[in-house]
Amino acid sequence: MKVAVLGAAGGIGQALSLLLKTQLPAGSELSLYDVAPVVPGVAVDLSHIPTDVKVKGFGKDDLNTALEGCDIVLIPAGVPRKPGMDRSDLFNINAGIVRNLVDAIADTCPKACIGIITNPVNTTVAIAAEALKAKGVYDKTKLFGVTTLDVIRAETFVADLKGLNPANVHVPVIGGHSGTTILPLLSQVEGVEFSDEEVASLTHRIQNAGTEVVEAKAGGGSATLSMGQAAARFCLSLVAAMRGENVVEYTYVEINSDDARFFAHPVRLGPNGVEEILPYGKLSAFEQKAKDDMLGGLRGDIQLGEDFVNKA
Ligand SMILES: NC(=O)c1ccc[n+]([C@@H]2O[C@H](COP(=O)([O-])OP(=O)(O)OC[C@H]3O[C@@H](n4cnc5c(N)ncnc54)[C@H](O)[C@@H]3O)[C@@H](O)[C@H]2O)c1
Ligand SMILES: O=C(O)C[C@H](O)C(=O)O
Repeated sequence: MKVAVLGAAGGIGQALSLLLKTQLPAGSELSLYDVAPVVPGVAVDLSHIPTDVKVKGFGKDDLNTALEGCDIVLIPAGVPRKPGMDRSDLFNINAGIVRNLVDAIADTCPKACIGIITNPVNTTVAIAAEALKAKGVYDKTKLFGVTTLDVIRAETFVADLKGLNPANVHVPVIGGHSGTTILPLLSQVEGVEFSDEEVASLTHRIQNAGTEVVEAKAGGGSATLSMGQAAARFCLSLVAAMRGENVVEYTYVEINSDDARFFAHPVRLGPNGVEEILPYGKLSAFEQKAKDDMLGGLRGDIQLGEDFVNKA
């Protein structure tokens, strides 16, 4: 199994690479790419950890070499938010970064599964899809927006509120990855009852958890450590599925429904990526209204990404 992390010298990239170095199956290879000159050093540093995972670092001009033979490519390359910014404010810089990296994936490892972390995810996944399509290699079963951070946050916040072990709490989170497009389905959390006030305040906290971190870091970036954990969980689930295990994760994928072209659903992963997109089940009246209210915004975010590639 060969996994590439593009943007590996950044806050997420380094945390994620550490977790993959220590948790990928024996015999795996980890390919670390970044435009920052420190990236070979990050790879050397990780290579001293005694696991059977080979790590190599690749600088600015070696993207294609970094991508050769990759099964999975994770993309956290790009700029993070500062206080006062929305994720959509990152579009101007990050759209081009994602487009260029995905073009290289299309040329070098077109069959790889791609996990997009770079914000705004609602839009960058659409950019990736259209860029792959323009190269004639788009396969919707291999492109994922990584929304696992919303799930692990929701599980943590519910466990905190109800005094439970977070390891035993499972919270579905559907939709997109910004503001109200993040839709936790608290009505489906097994064995836990919430008052209407708890549903409203928990939903708001889960939707604004990224901003909570951005403000706490006071200009020093956004979530990196929890995102490293979330992306590692997603990648390891994909690896397990590729090796024949039955794994379901919530992730932002292209769907066939009226909601929006891309929508986070429970997805059964398999040897080739998406095995089956599962239904997200019955929504409460609160969740149905929240979904109806946010769909226009999510569709607009997706359109922006499609236009970035097709009207350039
Ligand atoms: N999906 C999510 O849930 C989620 C969560 C947190 C952050 N993010 C997003 O992830 C992105 C990265 O966040 P971060 O905190 O790691 O930022 P960071 O600034 O710490 O790291 C970004 C890295 O990307 C590198 N980079 C920039 N352009 C590149 C290119 N063309 N090719 C390769 N590498 C390039 C930089 O050199 C840097 O090392 C941001 O867009 C952020 O908003 C997403
Ligand atoms: O909030 C951000 O800008 C980063 C990320 O999307 C998050 O949810 O933490």
